[in-house]
Amino acid sequence: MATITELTVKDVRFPTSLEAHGSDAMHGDPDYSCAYVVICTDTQLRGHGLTFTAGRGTDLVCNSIKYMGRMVVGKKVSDIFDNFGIFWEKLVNDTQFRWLGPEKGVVHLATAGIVNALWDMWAKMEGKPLWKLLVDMEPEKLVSTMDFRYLSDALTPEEALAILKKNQSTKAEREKELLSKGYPAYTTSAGWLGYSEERIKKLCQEAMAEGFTKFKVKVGADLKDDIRRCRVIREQIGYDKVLMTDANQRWDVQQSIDWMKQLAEFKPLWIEEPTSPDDIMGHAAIAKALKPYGIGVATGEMCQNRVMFKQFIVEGAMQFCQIDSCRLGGVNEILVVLLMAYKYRVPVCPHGGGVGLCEYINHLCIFDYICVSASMENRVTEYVDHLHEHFKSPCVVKDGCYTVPKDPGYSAEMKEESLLEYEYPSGSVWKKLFAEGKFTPE
Ligand SMILES: C[C@H](O)[C@@H](O)CC(=O)C(=O)O
Ligand SMILES: [Mg+2]
Repeated sequence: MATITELTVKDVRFPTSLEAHGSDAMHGDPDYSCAYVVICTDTQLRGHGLTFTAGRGTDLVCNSIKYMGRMVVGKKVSDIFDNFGIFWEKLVNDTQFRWLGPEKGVVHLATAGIVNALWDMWAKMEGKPLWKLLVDMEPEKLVSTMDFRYLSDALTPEEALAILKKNQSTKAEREKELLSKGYPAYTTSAGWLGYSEERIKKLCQEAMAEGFTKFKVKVGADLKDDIRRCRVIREQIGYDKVLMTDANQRWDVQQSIDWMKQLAEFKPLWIEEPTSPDDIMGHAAIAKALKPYGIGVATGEMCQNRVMFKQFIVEGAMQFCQIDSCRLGGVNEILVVLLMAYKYRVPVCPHGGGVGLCEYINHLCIFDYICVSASMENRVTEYVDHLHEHFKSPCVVKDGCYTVPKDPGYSAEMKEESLLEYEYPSGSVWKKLFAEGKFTPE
């Protein structure tokens, strides 16, 4: 059986800020980036994974990954996958390194990069796409990959097992359904904050022609401008389509409520991240105040770990649970959040705004539908139309739905030429941008 011989990490950045792709009220100039992890073994088997960042600071995550890599190198692959839950707990609990978190911030982003690469390796080892590896796994084995520490007041392993078992006998039907229809997606690509009116109109038209019926718009910087941009989008898409709004943590609690009352005429389904991602009480208050307007609260892309999700979910502070495949510590932690969300009847609508996130969440929403929720009610997965060309097995959206990935693995393996071009700061694209004076090396 294979032994892990090496873990490498690269700082890979894309200059998306040049065109305001990904811009919002708090992140005006994101350069979609990632710490890209490759785990090698003494056989042909490899695992590829990433964790998303917005540009500056990716080097800090890379360093954290290098440090944590020591806990992986030298291990037998079977020892990890036979006891993945125990291994995960050890990875996040190094007696000294955990002081830098625990289970939050840079170190948890690093955990995600490593853990995502390990799941990719496991799926490749079994010759299956990640979603299928999960779907075919015995419920007991799946539960054994999860860490229930700090959760037993909300979800026990026995309850998790019961949810998974309940869906076993019907999962083949849902798998068949997804293979033919795909999983519903919404697009954020028309609504970035830095886009001109003309661009928004054009992108809305293009997205509708591609079959999208659900759209998200960034808000939060300037109320008058938000009213103008919401109006522009509604004029394009009409009121028979769904609109979501996203403030990326810009407001205080009362400000969120007042602002959203002004945008209520545009009938948004949700306001996403109205305030600090750590403010559970604040989100609950906003949710309560906006309920009469038919506006729910969505959050999760910066929800640090399963313990924070527990509180948001149980306290009614999120009506839409936006798991993030790289903010949580990889698939192990995501699985337990999917189960908690199901138990408390909070629909999961994964976050996709970033490089590689759409590739990842496609697998996760498929698993959620087949094995956990068994329902698509109020569920929709984010899609952003950027940077998919850099992946060997990119996600594909058709008629407004994610199609089901077929290639073995977790879909985040990048093309060699992309790495040569975009590794920061040595890649050929970056050298050119520095020479042209468009960016200054850090
Ligand atoms: C900086 C990112 O683009 C962020 O705006 C993404 C996001 O909030 C979303 O996709 O939702
Ligand atoms: Mg968001």
